[in-house]
Amino acid sequence: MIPVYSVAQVRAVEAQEISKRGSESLMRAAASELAAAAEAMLAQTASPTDALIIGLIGPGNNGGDGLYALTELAQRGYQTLALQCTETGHPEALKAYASVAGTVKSLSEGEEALSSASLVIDAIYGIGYRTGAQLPKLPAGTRVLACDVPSGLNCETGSADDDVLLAERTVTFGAMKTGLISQDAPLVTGEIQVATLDFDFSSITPETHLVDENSAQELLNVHRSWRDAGRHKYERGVLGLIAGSALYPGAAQLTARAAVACGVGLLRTHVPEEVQSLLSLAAPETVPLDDEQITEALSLARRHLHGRGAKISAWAIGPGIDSRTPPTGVIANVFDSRQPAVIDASGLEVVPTGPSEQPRVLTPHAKELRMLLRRAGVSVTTEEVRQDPIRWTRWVALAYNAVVLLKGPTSYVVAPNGANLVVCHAAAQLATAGSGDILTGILGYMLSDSSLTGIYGLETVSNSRLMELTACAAVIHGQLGRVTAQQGTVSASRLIDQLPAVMKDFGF
Ligand SMILES: NC(=O)C1=CN([C@@H]2O[C@H](COP(=O)(O)OP(=O)(O)OC[C@H]3O[C@@H](n4cnc5c(N)ncnc54)[C@H](O)[C@@H]3O)[C@@H](O)[C@H]2O)[C@@H](O)CC1
Repeated sequence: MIPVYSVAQVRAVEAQEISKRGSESLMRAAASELAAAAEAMLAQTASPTDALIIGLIGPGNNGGDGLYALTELAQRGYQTLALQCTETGHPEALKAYASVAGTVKSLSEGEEALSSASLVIDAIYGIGYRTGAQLPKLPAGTRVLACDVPSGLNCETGSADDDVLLAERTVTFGAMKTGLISQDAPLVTGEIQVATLDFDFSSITPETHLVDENSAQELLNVHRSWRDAGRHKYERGVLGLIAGSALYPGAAQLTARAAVACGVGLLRTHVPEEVQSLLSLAAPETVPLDDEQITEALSLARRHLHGRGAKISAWAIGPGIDSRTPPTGVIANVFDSRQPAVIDASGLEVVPTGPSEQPRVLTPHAKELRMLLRRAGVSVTTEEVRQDPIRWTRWVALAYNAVVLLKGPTSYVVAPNGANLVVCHAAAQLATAGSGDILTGILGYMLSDSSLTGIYGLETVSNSRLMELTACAAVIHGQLGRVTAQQGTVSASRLIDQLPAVMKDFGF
C-alpha cells in the first residue's frame, strides 16, 4: 500500500532534506526524475532530434524543477523551449537553462509553438498553488507531463480549477500527497509516478494509504489460503442475496450475474416472485432461497459460520429493494447473525446503528452517506462530505459499527476504529447505472469465499481484513471500468462480460 501524506507533512520532510542535502541538489534530483519520465513518454513516438519538448515555467521552485529538467533534456539532444508563464522565475534555474539551450521566451512570444510540441512539461505551479491563477489553454491533444502537481490543482484538497492543465502523467516528488487522490484529482493527474528522492518519512504517520492494483494483488496474496484446492461448493462459499423488487428488477440480476462471473461457489437468492423468474433466466446458476430456508441457514450459522455445516456463508443485501416495502423481518434476522454481509442501496436504509456482532460492509455513495449520517443524528451538506470524506465516512463507520466504503472516483474505506484506505481508480466510465450493483456482487463473492475471509469454524473475519478485502473489491471494480472502456462504451452488462478476465488478472 502506498503511504499518503499531507502537503504540510511533505513540506516538513522537505525542509529537513534541504538542510541535509541543499536546495539545488534536491531540485536537480527532482528534475532528473522528470526528465527521465519525459523521455519514457516519448520513447515510442519520437527520437530526440525529432522531438520538441516545451516547458511551461512558473515563478517558484516548481518552475525551477521544470527548467533543470529541460536543461538535462537539451543536453541529451532534444529540442527544447522554455516558456515563462509569469513575470518572475527561479533565477539559478533560468541561468542554468540559458547556458545550455538559449534564452527563455515569454508565453506570449512562444505560444504558437505549443501546437507542434511533442510533449509539454507543466511546471507552472506545484504544491505552492493557490486557486485563482489564469492558466494557458493548450491545443487539443497536447501530451502533458505534470511536474509534481498539475497546475490548477490544489494539492491540499484535490479541488481543480476549470482551466487546470490535464496531465497524461504526473511525476510527484517526495511522496504521494492527499490532494493528488482527492476530489477532482483522479480525473486530472493521469498516471501518477512517485519519485521519493530518498526522503525520510520514517518518523511521520501517513494520513492514509492508497491501494492500487499492485497493492491489491499483494493484499489478496496475503489473505488467500492454500485451503482453496479441491473444495466442495459449500466449502468454497455460498452467497445469500436479498435483493430486487418489481420496481427495480434489474439490480438483483446484475449483482447475481456479477457474483456468478466472479466464480462464487453457489448463489442463493431471496427476491420477490416476479423477479425470480427473470433472475433464473439471467443467471441460471442461482438457487432460490425462501424465508424458512433463511431461518434454517441462520440457525445453522450459530454452529458453523462457513462450510458444509452452513447453508450460507455471507450475505449481500439491498440492490433493487423497493425502500417502501423492504423485507425487514428477514433482513433483521440476517443483521443479527455473525456472518459477513455487504449492504448497499435500500439495504442502507434499514441497517441498524449501534453495536453489532456481524462483520458488515456498507457501500454508500455520497448521497447515501448523508442519509446514513442523518439516521445517526448528524446533518451535513454534500459539500462538507466532499471537503472531508474520510472524516464523515469515519462517523458512519463508528455509528453503525461497520466497515464503510464511500464510493466515487476516489473511494474511501474506513473501519470503525478509524483506520482507513483509499482507492483511486479514476474510471469515470463506472458512473453508469448498475455499476454499484456489480461491486456488491464482487464484494459479496469475496466475503463468501473462506479462502479470502479465513472463516473455517466459528471465528469470524476481523474489521481490518474486511477493510482490506473491501479495498481490493473496489480496485477490481475500478480496473473493470478501465478494461471495459478500452473496448468501447461502458454499460453494466458489458462490465460483467469483462469480469472473469479481470478477476483472472487478480489471481482468481
Ligand atoms: N516538496 C518537495 O518535496 C520538493 C519540492 N520541489 C518543488 O517545489 C515545488 C514547490 O515550490 P514553491 O513552494 O516555490 O511553490 P510553487 O512552485 O508551486 O509556486 C509558488 C509560487 O506561485 C505563486 N502562486 C501560487 N498560486 C498563485 C496564483 N493563484 N496566482 C499567482 N501566483 C500564484 C506563489 O506566490 C509563489 O510565488 C514543488 O511543487 C516541487 O515542484 C522540488 O524541487 C524538490 C522536492
